[in-house]
Amino acid sequence: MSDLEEEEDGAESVVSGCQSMKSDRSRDYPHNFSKEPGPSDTKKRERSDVCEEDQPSCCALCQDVLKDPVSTSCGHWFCRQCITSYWDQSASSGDSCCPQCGERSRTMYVVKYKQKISVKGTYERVTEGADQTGSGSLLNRIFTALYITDELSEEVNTQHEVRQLETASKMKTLHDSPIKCSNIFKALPDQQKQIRVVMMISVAGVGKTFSVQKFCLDWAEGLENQDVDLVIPLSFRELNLIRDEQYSLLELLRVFHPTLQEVTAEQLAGSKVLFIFDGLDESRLYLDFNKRKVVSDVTQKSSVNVLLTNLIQGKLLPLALIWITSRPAAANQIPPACVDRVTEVRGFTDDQKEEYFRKRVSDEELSSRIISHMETSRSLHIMCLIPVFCWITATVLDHMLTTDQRGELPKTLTDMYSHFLLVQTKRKKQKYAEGHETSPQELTEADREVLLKLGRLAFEQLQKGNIMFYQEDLERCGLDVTEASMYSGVCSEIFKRESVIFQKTVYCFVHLSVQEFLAAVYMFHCYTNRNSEVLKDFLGEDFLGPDIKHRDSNPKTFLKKISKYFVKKDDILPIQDYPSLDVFLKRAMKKSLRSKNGHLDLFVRFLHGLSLESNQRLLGGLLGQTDNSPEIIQSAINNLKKMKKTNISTDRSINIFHCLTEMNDHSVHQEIQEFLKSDNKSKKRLSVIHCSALAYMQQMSEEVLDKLYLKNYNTSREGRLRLIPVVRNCRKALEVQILGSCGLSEISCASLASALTSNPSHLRELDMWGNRNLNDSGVKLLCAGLGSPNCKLETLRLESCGLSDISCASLASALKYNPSHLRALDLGDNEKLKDSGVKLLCGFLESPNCRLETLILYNCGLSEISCAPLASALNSNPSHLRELDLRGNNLKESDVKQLCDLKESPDWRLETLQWRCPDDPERLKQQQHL
Ligand SMILES: Nc1ncnc2c1ncn2[C@@H]1O[C@H](COP(=O)(O)OP(=O)(O)OP(=O)(O)O)[C@@H](O)[C@H]1O
Repeated sequence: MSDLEEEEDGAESVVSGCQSMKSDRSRDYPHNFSKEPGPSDTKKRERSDVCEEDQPSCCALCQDVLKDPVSTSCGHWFCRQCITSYWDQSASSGDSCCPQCGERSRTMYVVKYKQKISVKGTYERVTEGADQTGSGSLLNRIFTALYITDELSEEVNTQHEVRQLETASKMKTLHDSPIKCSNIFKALPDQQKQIRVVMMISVAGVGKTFSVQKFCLDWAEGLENQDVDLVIPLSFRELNLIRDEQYSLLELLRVFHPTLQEVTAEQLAGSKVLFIFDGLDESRLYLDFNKRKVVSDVTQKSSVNVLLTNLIQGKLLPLALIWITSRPAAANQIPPACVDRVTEVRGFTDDQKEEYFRKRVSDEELSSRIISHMETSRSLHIMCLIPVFCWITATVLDHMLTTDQRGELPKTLTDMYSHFLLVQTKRKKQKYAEGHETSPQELTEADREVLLKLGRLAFEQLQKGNIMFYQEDLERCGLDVTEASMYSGVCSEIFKRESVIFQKTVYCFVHLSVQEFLAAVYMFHCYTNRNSEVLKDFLGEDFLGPDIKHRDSNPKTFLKKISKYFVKKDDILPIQDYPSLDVFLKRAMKKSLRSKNGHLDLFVRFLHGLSLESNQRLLGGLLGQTDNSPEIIQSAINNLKKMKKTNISTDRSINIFHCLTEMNDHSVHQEIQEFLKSDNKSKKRLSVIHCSALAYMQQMSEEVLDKLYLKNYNTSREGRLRLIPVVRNCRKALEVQILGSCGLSEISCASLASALTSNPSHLRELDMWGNRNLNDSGVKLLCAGLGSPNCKLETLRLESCGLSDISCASLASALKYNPSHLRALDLGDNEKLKDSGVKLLCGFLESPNCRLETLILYNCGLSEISCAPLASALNSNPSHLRELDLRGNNLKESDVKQLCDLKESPDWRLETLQWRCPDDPERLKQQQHL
């Protein structure tokens, strides 16, 4: 354990005597040095005494002169090297006895030492995917550095994660502040406050758990963060299993980390401990931060969720560091006020992708072929941002390129996942020596059966939004545990530990995308096998489709017709009424677009990919037979191109374009490439799918836009809405973005808000004039962006947007948090705003950081009541308002005069006050100081 020799601070203070007392950190985190626990200052004195008086000159082990002396809690002295190797050798017995007197040592040094051995043992090797039976790989050999940023790139949202990848893949063009994982608790040079709670966020499979493991291993090997005395990793998966039992924190630690059996309450309180809670998204605990119950003693029993909230809030072990990892959707369970730093794991940059494959595949030529194939396919290259997808790609391509398989290498996601399934099946056959070496195309009947059961499990749980399942769930789908574990490459047993509380085994797919793929396979199979019960369940009333629902105007015959869907015993529809493949795909697409969080987006992408002959051939019989003639496929492609659906998130509509890619249709992509090269862009009429493709391609483009005038695009209203995601790629600062009169709805506002929150946000001017459907709810969504510290918006035009005082409340509270950038606010022609709205708005105007110079409130239904709050805002310290437009309101000259007469402070800066109707030639201009 050479690592222990390099220890400073904590261990050193235990082992090397007086000099450790000088360490800065030991001032912050007093140690407990001696045999009996007690207040740290007494102990320090005790140890100093030993230091000076009792330290012998020889090591009790080597009998030589003491080198780098270490004392055990019983007071015997050894060379650090000697005692370390002694304990290393006896580590298997689990005891750290003093070699001289046999007494069990209870110093923090021993606790730390044992914890390091245990952590190293746990994390040195990793089993990827679900190679549970193998010994796994050395983490240090395969670990590739990840790109981690010090802040979130987008607001933490609850939308589907795969969609966020595409924009994230442009990471190298952004000006983020990358951070090394080992530094996440270190404050930046200009930061004063101590970083105590860190939240690390990323989408599935990007490497949160791997990062935790590497952090722990580096600590255990003495390479990083040696100022931390104890690193205590705990996963929410494990914590879930505790359910309702009451534990004290000390007991809880002992349950999960038997090596901490001997740690005392005082030692814990006096040490620098880092708790790592991995996978908040998997938590089934209810973390209620409003609950008043305070637990400040590590021996006090309580429920796990109460212990956790107290730890996070710093009421329990206030010196402890806390690291929580989570997928984005679950991160908001922790109030932002409790978190000192939010980091985001973005995955691999292009260079890191390459490094990954080079590390993974030792044959240089092979790794080069894999890399160049990945680079030729746009969708694969993007997906390789996610490490787990690199793993899938490496597994598939390595296999295909080394087993002399003919045929094209997979280019689309559906292709890649189909091959992945075959490779895993083949591996299983080899492992369990089933029959002869078969070609991967040959799925046996038994394989098909198990894969379909897994598909059913995947689909049913996907619909419920579950990513983890128990044995009962498997059994409900007809799977027994042995079957599932034989497919361990696909469905892994992810948790099995022998302990009283760990009786329950938890299963999940190696990655959410694998679950989505298997779910699509199952659904496709149900479609081809006319399993109308499942289809009906999935598509609901869409199953019948508008063509069947409305075909008959006579209610009697219509009822008779639909009755057969519900009463047929074998649940097989008559051929003439069963939807053709193109119709089925269209209905599935619509269903996915209706889902609020996009949990079916990738599923429906796979469903489209599976309809191709090439993939059906590959999966040999798993999908079943259906009419996928070129005409039907063309019709499905046309449906995608024509698909219109207002009221869906503008980001989500890009998924329609991805489905085209999965169907190998590149026509839209090519057309947009030509459009981008053409000179007269406003002449070309763009269809909705063109707009989705354009939005996607602009988002991905290295070239950043200066402005986006939605009205300049020759397209429909829906087309314009689909272009909104481009806002995020307007990265050159200071230029104007105009979004006017495009029928923006609430949903588009969420997209705009995310552009305002992105870091860095370059949106400076936002003009939403004339979007009458925007309403207060739209402004409320927009305000999520306005309040963000990243938002640098200077001009906001919300004229004629149907707003009331509710919007003023949202604006005032958002802008209060981030008031310093906005210079002009146009709320004109919102008649429902009224005096109550102005009163609310003045709360923001009076905020000391408010820099607003122009405020437009014409035609807002105001009366003289508004004059008083406005006057108070104009007198506030310091007011920056130079221009106020109050035309078209119910104001008399005397009211305005009164407003100006209220001028009482030198902070009054108003230069222009307009209050008469626009057509009134006689305008009153009141110069300040007049
Ligand atoms: N830094 C890395 N180097 C090499 N491979 C990695 C790295 N990070 C992740 N991987 C690969 O990706 C897989 C998934 O990573 P990990 O389990 O850490 O993701 P995660 O973000 O915790 O996902 P989830 O949210 O699903 O728990 C790993 O099993 C490994 O194959």
